[in-house]
Parts: sequence; C-alpha cells; structure tokens
Amino acid sequence: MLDIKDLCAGYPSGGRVLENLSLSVPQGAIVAVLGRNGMGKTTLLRTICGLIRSSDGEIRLNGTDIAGKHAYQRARLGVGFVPQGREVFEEFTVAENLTAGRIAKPGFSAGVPAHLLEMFPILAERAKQKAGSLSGGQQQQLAIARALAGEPRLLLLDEPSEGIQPSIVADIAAKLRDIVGSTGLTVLMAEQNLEMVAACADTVAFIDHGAIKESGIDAAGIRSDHERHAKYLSI
Ligand SMILES: Nc1ncnc2c1ncn2[C@@H]1O[C@H](COP(=O)(O)OP(=O)(O)OP(=O)(O)O)[C@@H](O)[C@H]1O
Repeated sequence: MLDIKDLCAGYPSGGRVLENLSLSVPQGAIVAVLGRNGMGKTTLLRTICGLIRSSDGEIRLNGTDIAGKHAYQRARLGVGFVPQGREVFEEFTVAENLTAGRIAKPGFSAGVPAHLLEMFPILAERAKQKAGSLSGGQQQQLAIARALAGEPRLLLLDEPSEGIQPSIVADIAAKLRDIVGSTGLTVLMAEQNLEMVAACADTVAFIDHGAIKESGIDAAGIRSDHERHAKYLSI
C-alpha cells in the first residue's frame, strides 16, 4: 500500500536526515517505526505527508508516486497525519475540531460521522467543550478522530502514547486495532512505548541514522527482544 524507496530528506539548516530510506507497509497493517531520539522518525512521517519535501527517492501510495505532490494533494489522496504533541485547535470545541478534519477534504459534508463518536464516546460527551480543556489522553483521541474524520487510507501517527497514562494507551491501542479491522485502514506510527507497540502493531521497523535497518519484525515479541533493544533503542 505504502512503498518507500531510497528516500532522502532533511532540513536546510540541519543537513540530510533520511538517507536512502526504504520501507513497505501492506494494506490494512499497523507498522511501528522504532529508534532512538533524533534518528529520523518524525522526519520520516512529515516527509510522507508532504510537510517536508524529499530530495530523492519514491513514496508510492497504491503504486502512485506522491513524492512530488504538495501536502494538501497527498491529504486528498488519503494520507492522514496525527502530529507529535497532538496539535488540536485548543480554542475550538471538540465538535469544531472534528468538523475541521472533515471540511479540509473537498466534497465532504461538515457532519461528523456517527461511528466516530461511537468509537470515541468521550468526544461525544465533550463535544461542546474547548479542546484545550481536555486531558492529554482525550486530546490524543481527538487528534486521531480529527484525522479519521477526513477518511484517510493511510494514517501516520507520531508518538501517540507520549505523555499518556498506561490505561488510556491500552484503550487507544485497542481502538486503533478495531478501526483497522473494520475499515482496512493502513497505519504507520512512530513510537517509543513498547507496550503500545506490542498491543497495537503487527510489525516493527527499526530506524537508525535515517535509514530502516530491519523491518517486518513481529511486534508481539518486541518487549523481550533485548538484542534489538541494545542495538537500536539503548543510548
Ligand atoms: N526543523 C529542524 N531543523 C533542523 N534539523 C532538524 C529539525 N527537526 C529535526 N531536526 C534534526 O533531524 C534529526 C532527526 O530528527 P527527528 O525529529 O526526525 O527524530 P526522531 O527520531 O523523531 O526523534 P524523537 O524521538 O526525539 O522525536 C535530528 O538530528 C534533529 O536534530
């Protein structure tokens, strides 16, 4: 579904970060990218959704190379993004945030799909409240629901468990699995939390200095994989 080949990208002030990175994510799978701080996880997700322009390589979405397209064109083709730190519109209500996720797509009605509110009952309960008044875990659910309101085919999640208590992390992991199971959505997430990865992902890819070193590793066994922890995660 997503096929990345020899991708290179970086920052004008910081040089190249992604170095010929290649990774494939099958349709309907949840793949977690793991790696130490600063190895390029956020840069990878931002390059896939078009917030950073790549200098070389391919990003294929169902066979079409989207690497030359603008971020808004990629969104229209079905790429959804939940940034690190959620970035909900704090002064907007929960309902307005969800509407914003929908009307960003041409041709979509402003109405929030009922299944989304059933999936995230706390958002239905707090629909009229300002998003900035929600807890971190509730804001994360809102950020995910806002991205889903645009009906993406590929959802990119940047550290969805960051700063969230374990019970809510487990809840979000279960919801993501449900959504993927019922819709065939494909998910690529950057994560540091191995509990989240084991509960949610199908496979793991390890990133090191801007390149994927190993991928397709069964996520269920990741917590006890001390050899790879030492190789890719320990400082
Ligand atoms: N806006 C920027 N300008 C210049 N360099 C940047 C910028 N953002 C990130 N970098 C650099 O790019 C490299 C990769 O950063 P990135 O945020 O992609 O890593 P990460 O794996 O997501 O790290 P973390 O786990 O800490 O979020 C780092 O060396 C970082 O300093």
